[in-house]
Amino acid sequence: MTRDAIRLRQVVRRFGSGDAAVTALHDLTLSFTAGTFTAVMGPSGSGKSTLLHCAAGLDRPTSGSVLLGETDLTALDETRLTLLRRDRIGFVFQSFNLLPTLTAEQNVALPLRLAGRRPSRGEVRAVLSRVGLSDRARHRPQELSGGQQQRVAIARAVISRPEVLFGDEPTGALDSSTGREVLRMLRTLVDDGGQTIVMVTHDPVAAAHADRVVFLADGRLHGTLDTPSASAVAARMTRMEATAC
Ligand SMILES: Nc1ncnc2c1ncn2[C@@H]1O[C@H](COP(=O)(O)OP(=O)(O)OP(=O)(O)O)[C@@H](O)[C@H]1O
Repeated sequence: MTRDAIRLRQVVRRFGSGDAAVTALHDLTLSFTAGTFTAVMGPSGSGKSTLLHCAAGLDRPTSGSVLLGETDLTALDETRLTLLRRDRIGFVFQSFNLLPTLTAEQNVALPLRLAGRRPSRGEVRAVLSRVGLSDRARHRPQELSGGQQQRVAIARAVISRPEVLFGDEPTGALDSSTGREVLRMLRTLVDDGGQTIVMVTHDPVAAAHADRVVFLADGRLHGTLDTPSASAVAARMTRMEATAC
């Protein structure tokens, strides 16, 4: 039986007011099944980052609701939303955002320490091992390649066992072969660990690692593609961009 990890219901996100108002998301209703990998694609300005930020509790919709499991994020005050993000959501960005003075294992342990827990070395090493970095635990970010830094950032995002891991172009700063390594690792987190992943990407090859692609255009859902191939995603994007011109 499938279960939804995240549900967006009639989400509207408007920025600004009057003549300068922009509606980034129009009445968007969409859900993400637990234990699956979804890529979000669409032309520039179509609302991908806004969708991700609203779904992850980093931004609030103007109207509509966002449910993480049974919790309505839009009903939470700032304190509860901060705690929910800390305990139930993981986020990785294009820039790895690691603390340069901390080693890989200290960076990975940080979210648990901030939550008042003292993680055991074994716990931290186990997560580093899941991302293939057991032998880099004592290295600082500057001593690691871009792909290794992103894997540390992913280990840091999943150490608290979040219900959903969000990625905003997590391979956007990596060369294609390093990016593919990171994508294969994300795939393994889904296949072996049951992780739910939602990732924004511009890259059809990256999207082909997902179970499903969700296409956005002008802040509206513009179809989905299951078990996508890179060529099918690229063809769909070309059609969407041609329509937008
Ligand atoms: N803080 C903001 N203030 C005003 N307008 C905003 C703000 N954030 C986003 N927008 C607008 O909302 C729309 C959607 O932006 P968003 O960043 O979600 O698109 P995107 O699909 O992620 O774009 P890209 O692929 O270029 O990163 C755009 O028209 C953008 O200019």
